[in-house]
Amino acid sequence: MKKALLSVSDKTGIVEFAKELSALDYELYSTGGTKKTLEAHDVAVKSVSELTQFPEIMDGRVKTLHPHIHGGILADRDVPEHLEALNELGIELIDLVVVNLYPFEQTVARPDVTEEEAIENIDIGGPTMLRASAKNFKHVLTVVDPADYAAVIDKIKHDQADYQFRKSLMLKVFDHTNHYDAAIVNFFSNKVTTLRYGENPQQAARFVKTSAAPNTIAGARQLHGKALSYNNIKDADAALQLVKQFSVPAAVAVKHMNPCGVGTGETIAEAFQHAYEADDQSIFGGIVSLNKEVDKETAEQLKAIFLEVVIAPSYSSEALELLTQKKNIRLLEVQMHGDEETEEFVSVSGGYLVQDKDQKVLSPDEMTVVTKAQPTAEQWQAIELGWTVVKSVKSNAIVLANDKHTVGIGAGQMNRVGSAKIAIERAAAIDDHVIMASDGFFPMSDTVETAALAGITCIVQPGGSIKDQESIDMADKHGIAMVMTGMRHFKH
Ligand SMILES: NC(=O)c1ncn([C@@H]2O[C@H](COP(=O)(O)O)[C@@H](O)[C@H]2O)c1NC=O
Repeated sequence: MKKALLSVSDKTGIVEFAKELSALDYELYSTGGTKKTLEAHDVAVKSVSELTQFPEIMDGRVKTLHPHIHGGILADRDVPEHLEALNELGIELIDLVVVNLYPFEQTVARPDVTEEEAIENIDIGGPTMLRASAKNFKHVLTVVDPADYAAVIDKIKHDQADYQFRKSLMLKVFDHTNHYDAAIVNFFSNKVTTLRYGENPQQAARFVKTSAAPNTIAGARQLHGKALSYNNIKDADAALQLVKQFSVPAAVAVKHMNPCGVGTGETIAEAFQHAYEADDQSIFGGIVSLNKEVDKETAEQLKAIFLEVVIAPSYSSEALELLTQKKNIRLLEVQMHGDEETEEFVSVSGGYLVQDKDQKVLSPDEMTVVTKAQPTAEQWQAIELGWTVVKSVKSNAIVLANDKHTVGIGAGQMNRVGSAKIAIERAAAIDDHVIMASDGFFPMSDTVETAALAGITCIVQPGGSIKDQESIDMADKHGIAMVMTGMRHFKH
């Protein structure tokens, strides 16, 4: 009589499957829980202890780890010495192995999981049987997936459990144990964090970390607040990347992956005040990054508004005391210096794209004035600020800025003049201190004209359009100073 060993954590479909196997004249053996389930449904089944002559010990840590099980699975039926060895030792052949594993992944997906629970859910006996029977797939059928029960019965019934079918079951096993082991590595190395959900609640999500560097979001130290959400992580990274570009004290507020206010100052408190004034409406519920230690004064300002996340290299003890009074704010400590990853990835169907990060920072002496009017000294400072920010805004990007902060930001429009109109509309006031920065060239002169009508007197843009001259003429007509950088900063 053929023997089948059934040891499953997921008991779905096991009773029906076992009944079919019995009907096909298989003698069934099971571990404790599986045996109980089968007996509760009147399936005749024996304990694996009858094969091992050994009880299950240590809360199930050892139940099938025994030569009487593994000899019976691993014997190569084509090698007479193998069969002789079994015969001498009284080991019987096992022809079919049905195993699915302790639910490690489901266990560690629980936010309150303890390390002990995770450890107890590392299955040892199950993968050992799976690997043994899959290795001997020419002689032993291995079923790891309850979804295959019906097909296995069908194949056995019709005598069609041939080499190809057995091999397909074998591949499924090694794929499964491979995935299972990877989940263990990921959990214990903290490389993968399961998130509550993705961009929206209906999307499952996880954070796969490739670095633990303290100058990255993955390596950030969370000092306070709830776990970061998927959107928090993305926005926090956008805010971090931009604030790192400044050497002077700077503050960046981000909403939905775009900066909504960026400010610089003599102190970090002044920088934040400027970022806040840049757009005191959009910052609500935003993510704020600061490139210097948060002091008490800054903390008081931060505390006064609702923010999801604050990112800074450090916090004074008074600042921490103030900010931790807010239950819903998340505080991250991230270093602003150190090596940067030089490449970035984005997935597309069927693959992913890799590119160098857009890290080149241009200084004013690398830019060319192409108009009769020249930028003032103050406008040059505004150009530096605006040009730094525009790199971090989704294309088509238009940034209005003075030497202290952004004034209006137009992001992600499908035509450039549309972004310019939004930036202008968001600006509280436009005076001679305000410059316009554009991440791409002007395909025609309409954006320059829109800028002129809004009172803008200085523009910085890459140049490179075949119609550059029309834009320059339009700038000259309105007395606008135009600077070309020769470098564009699209961000899709
Ligand atoms: N330790 C062992 O010898 C062992 N043998 C089988 N298992 C696992 O025990 C589970 C089934 O247990 P039960 O039939 O008691 O519900 C299966 O997920 C199986 O993979 C074991 N458990 C863990 O390693």
